[in-house]
Amino acid sequence: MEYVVAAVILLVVLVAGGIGLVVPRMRRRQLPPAETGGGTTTLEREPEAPSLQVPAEVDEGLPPLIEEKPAEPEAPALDKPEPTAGRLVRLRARLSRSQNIFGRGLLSVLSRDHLDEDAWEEIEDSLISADVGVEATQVIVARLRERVRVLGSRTVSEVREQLTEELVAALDPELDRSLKTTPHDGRPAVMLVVGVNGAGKTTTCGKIGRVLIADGRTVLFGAADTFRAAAADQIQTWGERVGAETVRGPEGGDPASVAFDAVKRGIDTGIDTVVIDTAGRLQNKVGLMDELGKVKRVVEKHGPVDETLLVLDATTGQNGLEQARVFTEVVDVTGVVLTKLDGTAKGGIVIAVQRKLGIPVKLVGLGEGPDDLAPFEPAAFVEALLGSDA
Ligand SMILES: Nc1nc2c(ncn2[C@@H]2O[C@H](COP(=O)(O)OP(=O)(O)OP(=O)(O)O)[C@@H](O)[C@H]2O)c(=O)[nH]1
Repeated sequence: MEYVVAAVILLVVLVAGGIGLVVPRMRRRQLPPAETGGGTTTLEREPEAPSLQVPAEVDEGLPPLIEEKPAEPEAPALDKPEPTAGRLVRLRARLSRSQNIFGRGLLSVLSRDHLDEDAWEEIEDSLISADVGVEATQVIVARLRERVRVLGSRTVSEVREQLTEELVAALDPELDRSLKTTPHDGRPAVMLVVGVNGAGKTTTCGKIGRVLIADGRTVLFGAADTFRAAAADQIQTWGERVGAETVRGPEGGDPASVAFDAVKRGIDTGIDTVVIDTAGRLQNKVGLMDELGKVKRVVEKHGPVDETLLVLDATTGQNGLEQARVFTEVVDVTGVVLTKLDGTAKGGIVIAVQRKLGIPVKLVGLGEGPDDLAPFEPAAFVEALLGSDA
């Protein structure tokens, strides 16, 4: 009996002890997790892994936990310059608008029944006022008079046709007007662009770059106009639009060194043509003209310059010719770009320029737009000069 009592007591004790051990554990499990901060320094604490699983209902409106990689900025679309072939014909309206008075004046004289001395004088005056130049006008009119006399030309269209032929002949259509832009073995072709202030050099460099790129060449600009920071920005903007790099130097820096670096870069990167813009300068500033000579000499350490283009503003008329002459002495100009022909009724200046300088007009500027530059074609030009109804 005693054994039974002892066994019951033992059992009760064991059961009570078991309950005492189990209940606190269960309670502890229901408690919120203990603060982990106490006792652990911030440095020692394991960083909490960010919860990537956000319940659907809270997800809305919250920024994503993992930020999406920003898309690579898209390269700006490059301009597609107009093809160069036939540009003069397309831009003809620009030219004939400003030449109308000239064409109409000639038409009214040519339509007279009889071309007397007064009529010939009027024809001469028309040509001179269109800036053809006195000397060239006299030659053209003398030849035309002779043809009219010998051939007995009667109708306006006959005389007009003969005048057209004489004007074209005065423009020396056989001259080589191609731009020398073909690269040499391992070296780009180099083009130097010179002229007085505001003639349109920087704009012309940009337009030429576009022409070359349209024709499938690679181009690099040298911003050797270090006087005017805006000029370097200007040419760089032209380049960015068509995908041409620009090499520039510090403002007021040595233009010869910028030009040298530009050609060097062109060689290193295998460019076809390097176009170098220079600062505008007046032909009577000896120091500046010497500087231009130096630019050319320094560039030629890499090899000869292929093309030296003189940019002339057609609206300056005969006055521009003296400026032009000095440039030809300093840098051996190989071609003329006559700009702003859209803004003058004196397109005859092309004839005067070629006669006076003995250098072919290779390009004409017919507006401020990026593609308003055309290869010069004597016949198309004379047609535009005389107007369709002359
Ligand atoms: N209408 C017309 N404007 C032109 C033509 N070519 C250039 N221009 C304008 O002439 C102005 C002068 O052009 P720029 O290219 O800055 O002249 P620049 O010779 O480089 O000037 P500098 O560096 O100061 O000597 C600009 O407003 C051009 O848009 C053209 O063929 N027709």
